[in-house]
Amino acid sequence: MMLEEVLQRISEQAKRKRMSLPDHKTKIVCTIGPASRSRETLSRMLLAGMNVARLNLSHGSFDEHRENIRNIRTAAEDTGLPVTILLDLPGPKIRIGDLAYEPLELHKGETVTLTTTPASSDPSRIPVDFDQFPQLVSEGSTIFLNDGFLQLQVDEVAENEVRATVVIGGPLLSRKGMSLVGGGGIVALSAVTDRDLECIEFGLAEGLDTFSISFIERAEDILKAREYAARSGKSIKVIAKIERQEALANLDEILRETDGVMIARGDLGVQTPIEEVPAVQKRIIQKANILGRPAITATQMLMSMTDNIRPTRAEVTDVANAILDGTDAVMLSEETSIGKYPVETVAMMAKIARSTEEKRSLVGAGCSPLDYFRRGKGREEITVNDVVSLNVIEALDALGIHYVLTPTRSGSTPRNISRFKPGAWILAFTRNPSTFKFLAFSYGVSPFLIRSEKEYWHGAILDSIRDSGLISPGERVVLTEGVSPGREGTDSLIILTVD
Ligand SMILES: Nc1ncnc2c1ncn2[C@@H]1O[C@H](COP(=O)(O)OP(=O)(O)O)[C@@H](O)[C@H]1O
Ligand SMILES: C=C(OP(=O)(O)O)C(=O)O
Ligand SMILES: [K+]
Ligand SMILES: [Mg+2]
Repeated sequence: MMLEEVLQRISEQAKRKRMSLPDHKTKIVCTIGPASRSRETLSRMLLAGMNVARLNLSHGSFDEHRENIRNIRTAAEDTGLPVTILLDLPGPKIRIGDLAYEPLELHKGETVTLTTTPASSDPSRIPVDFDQFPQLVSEGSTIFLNDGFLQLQVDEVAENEVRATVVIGGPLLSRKGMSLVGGGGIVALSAVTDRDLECIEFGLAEGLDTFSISFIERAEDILKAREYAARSGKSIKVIAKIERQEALANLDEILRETDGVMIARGDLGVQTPIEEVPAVQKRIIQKANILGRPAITATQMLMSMTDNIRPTRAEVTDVANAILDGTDAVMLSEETSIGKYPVETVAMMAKIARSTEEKRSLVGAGCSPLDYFRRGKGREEITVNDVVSLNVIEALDALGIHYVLTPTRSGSTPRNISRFKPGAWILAFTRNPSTFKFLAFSYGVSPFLIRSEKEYWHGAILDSIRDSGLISPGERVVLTEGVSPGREGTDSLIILTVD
């Protein structure tokens, strides 16, 4: 069905007040900005599946956001669909100020001046909204802008300005965030700043009660926000944005205190090693699920749709994987706030969600090969080799063993162990060059080409391992058996200690 037909159908159903449930269960949070703040676009986004409208108070004035709130509420009335408004607090992050012209194109190698004095019309001077910024950097410091998409290196620091060379260029927009190497760029204030308290007051006055706290450090930050609201006799709902190292260290206490959690992958990916983001996402979602706190996975989910009508396969897969991880909600940022296709992006998100949810039981948790065998499925077809590989996994787990030694002709024994993705290395010994080459594709398998039939004997394998120095004496290993001359297939395992 075409987008317009879908929107039409939902709109008619909602207007006739017929009870109809959305066709996706994953909640969709959309950041509202210049590209989406009109009543018309907001209505279309609601029809396409938006559940929560997020206003990022780091951008725009209270007047602008007041109007956004009015438009969002009107759109909900117009479509007959529910909406929740989430106010995202700025937090203690240093940002650049308003640029005279935007986007400001920064080119590799050119010099720019970051200034804490009010902006001039000189486009090479970038205003910074924090007076003490020059004290935070020194010659040679690296500055990341816009979640690390742009990179500068500091050449010179003066009282009110910092001169820097562009290392990675690109377009820069007003009020983009700044991060300093080593996790800086967050002012050493409480995560809930005076400005944040003003924002809470603004929200409460607008009849809103749901706030996301940026750069939260510890549970106390949430209490500070709650206590502030309590002074006006109000109770608020808090989403803790996990986007810095300290929050990861204090994750358990934060999760206990918060109403919901956001994996704020944009800042998290500059404040902590970017390669750790996927595992951190899974860990936060799992902990939040255990406590029954809703989790929002945020940032760059369908990023390329900011400019293109179709997402990349990697992005579609990212959304699906977050859902399979157990996220409650997925979030859109640039895609809907400044993107060219806000409605299409929401519709795409909804489509991915529906499809992934339908297939969860086939591809989600509990669907690994190990689960398959342990549930006893396909028992009629189970082979001796399957049983041996399962026993290898049991032995590795139970005894904390780090290496499996597998003599193999076809490669099936190491592959059958590898399918369970054990933590141990699988060292495979084969005479067959083709088997040796093809084992390059298997997870955790390190193949060795041996020269003669007698090297298949486990005594010979142990000798070569001992000589290689790969495994230290005293280390316990699992060795599979059966390839030895005169025997076919792997039918046993032995556990021994390298001497
Ligand atoms: N109310 C707004 N007015 C103007 N631009 C906005 C607004 N909200 C968001 N944006 C733009 O969308 C981008 C992505 O939104 P978001 O991820 O919430 O911001 P950020 O990473 O800057 O905190 C922002 O950096 C900004 O360029
Ligand atoms: C959601 C995030 O926060 P913000 O967009 O406000 O920087 C993030 O950093 O991923
Ligand atoms: K924010
Ligand atoms: Mg952030």
